[in-house]
Amino acid sequence: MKEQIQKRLSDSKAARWTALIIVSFTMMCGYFLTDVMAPLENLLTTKGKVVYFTDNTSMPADTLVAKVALFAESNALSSPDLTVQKLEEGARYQYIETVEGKQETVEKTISTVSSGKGWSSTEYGFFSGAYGYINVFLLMLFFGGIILDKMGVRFTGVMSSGLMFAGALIKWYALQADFGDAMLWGMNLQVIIAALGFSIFGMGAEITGITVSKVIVKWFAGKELALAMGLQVAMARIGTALALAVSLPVARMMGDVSGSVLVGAIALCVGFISYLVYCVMDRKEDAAISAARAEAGEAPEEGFKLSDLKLILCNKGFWLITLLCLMFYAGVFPFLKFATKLMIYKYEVPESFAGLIPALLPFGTILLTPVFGTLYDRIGRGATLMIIGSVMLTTVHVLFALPIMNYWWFAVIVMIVLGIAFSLVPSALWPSVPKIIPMKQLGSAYAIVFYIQNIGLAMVPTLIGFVIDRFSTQYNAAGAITGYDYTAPMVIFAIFGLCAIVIAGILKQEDRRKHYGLEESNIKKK
Ligand SMILES: N[C@@H](Cc1c[nH]cn1)C(=O)NCC(=O)O
Repeated sequence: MKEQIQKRLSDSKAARWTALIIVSFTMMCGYFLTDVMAPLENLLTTKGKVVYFTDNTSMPADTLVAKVALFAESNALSSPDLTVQKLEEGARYQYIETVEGKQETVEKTISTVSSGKGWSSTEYGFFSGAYGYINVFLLMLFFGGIILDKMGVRFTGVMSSGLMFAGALIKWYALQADFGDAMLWGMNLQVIIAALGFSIFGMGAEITGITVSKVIVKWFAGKELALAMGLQVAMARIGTALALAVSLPVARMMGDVSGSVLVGAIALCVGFISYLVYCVMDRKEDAAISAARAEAGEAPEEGFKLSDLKLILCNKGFWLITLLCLMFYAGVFPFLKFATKLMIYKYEVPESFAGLIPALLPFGTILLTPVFGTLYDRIGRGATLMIIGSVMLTTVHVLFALPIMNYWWFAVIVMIVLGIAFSLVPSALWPSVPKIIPMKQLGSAYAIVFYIQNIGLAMVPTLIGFVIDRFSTQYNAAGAITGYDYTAPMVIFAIFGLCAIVIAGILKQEDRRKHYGLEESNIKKK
């Protein structure tokens, strides 16, 4: 065989790993913004200002004012430090609190004060699901896949990372502006505009996601494909983990939830620039591919045709992977949007720390996803890994649903198990798609998988927000919210897990019949 003189850039280890890091960074910034609002659910759904104390407890300012007034009245206090309602850093307040059945006078010092937005849980759910609305209802993800296969990764990536940035700016504008009591479609105008921004961002994020998957297959096919995909997912998870861990501290520091979104928008601007840098590498890689083809006398690769869609849509293995993706991710990403408040009300974790427990989930996956990716590269067993991950997901949601073990350390253990499941399934699922669908249809194939997945990402938060408002919220006689019972929403999440187990089982059977190679290793022996 004639030796190829013109080497591809992707043949250089350094070059292909550099390309991976650059595109993964853009994606990481996208993941940061995707989940930046999750730890702020309690703040968003509280009316008026929220006061955070130096002992890491917090309460709505109105409640504090009422408690302090009552205390001052019953003790005939006049000390301004303790009674004047100046809500600012360093102010000290005394009031009566019931501690273990006994009434005690407590003294608290304010650490920070942030503005709540007074959204209902339904509004918060609607807003969280907005990520998928344009993708699903305007079929934009579907068209995004076709644009990707027709126009290539450079055009599509620049367009989509630009859309992420634009969407983030709209979301930030909506959150920092005051719309008063203006309403639209029965919801606060602020919620609608923030949701519009989040939808545009979501369209950009998903198209960037399929573009980055195609970039990785382009540079790593026949090499360390699952490891590369695992590392990309790991970097993305750093974005999610950072969002869950730092969002509330940033919002507290800046006095408003919009501060965290602004930080995300700035990161996305840097992510956009980094994708432009990747485009330079991609151009060189394409030039080397064309030169190598010309040298070997091969015709240029045939472009994508619309008729190729039929081949994808008629493939049973493809549909099983797609449905598994829908069910598994419906049990994870939407859950993350509500997990912080679950920690506050079911496990009684102070709000200041509550975001840290869900943040354990992506943190664990940062290490584990590449580990399981390497495992899949070397020993295979992709379908089995997906079954195990789905069983773990279901077990976790059942444990969260049960009214037992309401201790913070138990929530931590369960969250770590969820982290393992959240590493197992993605590290096997995404590299399995190229085993079923050829490269030239891959952009469209990933787009269809993401499209169906987005139906879950759009509808499930909306459904859960409604269920929380309707079935989980507990009120006192005066109509004020006293707590939440998370049984119903967690049972819904567990049902998604059950469906994932069944689908993963059928996929394994289908693989045995059709020999997709899901149980085989990815690295080709030379
Ligand atoms: N299509 C994305 C969805 C998503 C959610 N948040 C950010 N992106 C996806 O599934 N990516 C793969 C993954 O495992 O994160």
